[in-house]
Amino acid sequence: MRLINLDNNATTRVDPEVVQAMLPFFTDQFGNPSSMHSFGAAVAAAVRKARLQLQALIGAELDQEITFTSGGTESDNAAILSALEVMSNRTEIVTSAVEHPAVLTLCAHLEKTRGVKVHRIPVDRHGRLDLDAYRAALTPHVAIVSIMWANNETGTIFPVAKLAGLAKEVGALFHTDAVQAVGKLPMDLKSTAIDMLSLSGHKLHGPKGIGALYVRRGVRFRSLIKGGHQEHDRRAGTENTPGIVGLGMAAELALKFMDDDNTRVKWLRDRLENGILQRIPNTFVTGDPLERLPNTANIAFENIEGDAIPFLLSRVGIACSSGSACTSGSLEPSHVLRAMNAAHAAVRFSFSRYNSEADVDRVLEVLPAIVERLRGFPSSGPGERSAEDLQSGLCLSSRRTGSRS
Ligand SMILES: Cc1ncc(COP(=O)(O)O)c(C=O)c1O
Ligand code: FES
Repeated sequence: MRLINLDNNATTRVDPEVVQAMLPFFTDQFGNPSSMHSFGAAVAAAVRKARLQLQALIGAELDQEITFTSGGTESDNAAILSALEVMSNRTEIVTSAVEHPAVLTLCAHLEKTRGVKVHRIPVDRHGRLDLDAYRAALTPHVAIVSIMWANNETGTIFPVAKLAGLAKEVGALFHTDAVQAVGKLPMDLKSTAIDMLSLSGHKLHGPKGIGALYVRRGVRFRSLIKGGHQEHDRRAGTENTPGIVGLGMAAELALKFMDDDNTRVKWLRDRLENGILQRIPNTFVTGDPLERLPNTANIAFENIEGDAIPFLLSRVGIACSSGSACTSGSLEPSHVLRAMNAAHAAVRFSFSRYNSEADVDRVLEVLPAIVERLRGFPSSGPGERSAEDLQSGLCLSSRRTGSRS
């Protein structure tokens, strides 16, 4: 069975060029970049090159503004915790109701353990931020604003440059979780007021377990991980050199292919969306119709539990998801859909440069029958499932009146 990955917001395939770039750093080039000898120096040069590759991708002013971390989650934690430390006379955080758990769980923890006041700005039914509520939350008590660049479930893009400018007016630091946006959207951080930005390798065809935190020149920063002097004293611990080199190469490729990728990927995404809306009644696209990642389609199917469709599609080799990977599988409703007051569960299809027209056509071939079946109508043709599959799907769909609506 041919496998079709339409779950690229969960993770992406590592580009073969990335793998090739990494391999020598497991074999010959195993030196420690902090060592004085030539072994270490060559590896240190490779780490520097990766920093420059990332600098180019996000439009940072200096390569030293980039610190390598273990991924998006660590970068988010490091940014927020540093801000609370350097702005110790301020005790409030502004964030959105639809952030990744890397931000929301930390905020809830800080609220409980340190008495930090957290403002979670609501969104409308398209997932757009309530700008009035945002402005109202901004006071001189706010240490940091942490608002994502693009949402992982709906693909809705927040106007982060504008939001950062407003945060500056009250002297707050501005951090953005750009894990889903980096490599998909053009960026020029030096022309914005964004102070810190998180990114992650595995969302842009790089390896897992590597990411970076951008910290604008002049912004005070306290390292989350204490120890040695690596990463300009911003992240202790011997560097993950193969991962760093891989992330650098992934960044270079993302920049090189961004325009082409996005044109083609968006065309595929739109073809799938339009195909589903035309073929299957009572479906609609969630997320902002205009300000949306070019690779993400989040589609609500009325009267079907979100988990049922990904479950049945996976049986025919198609991977997609019913929300973020962190919530699906736990049978927890998606906090993003709840924040949007969505009346229905939704299925996320997320593309990458490895997808083709044939992938879209295959989904359009099998999905109508699956949906008909789950809605309890007679079905025929492709998508015929076993009694066991049918039972599971119907069982999942019977939970449709649950807390997602
Ligand atoms: C928006 C967002 N932030 C943070 C993360 C976490 O990144 P990582 O898996 O590198 O820790 C993810 C990944 O799912 C994400 O989508
Ligand atoms: S809802 Fe759990 S098996 Fe159906």
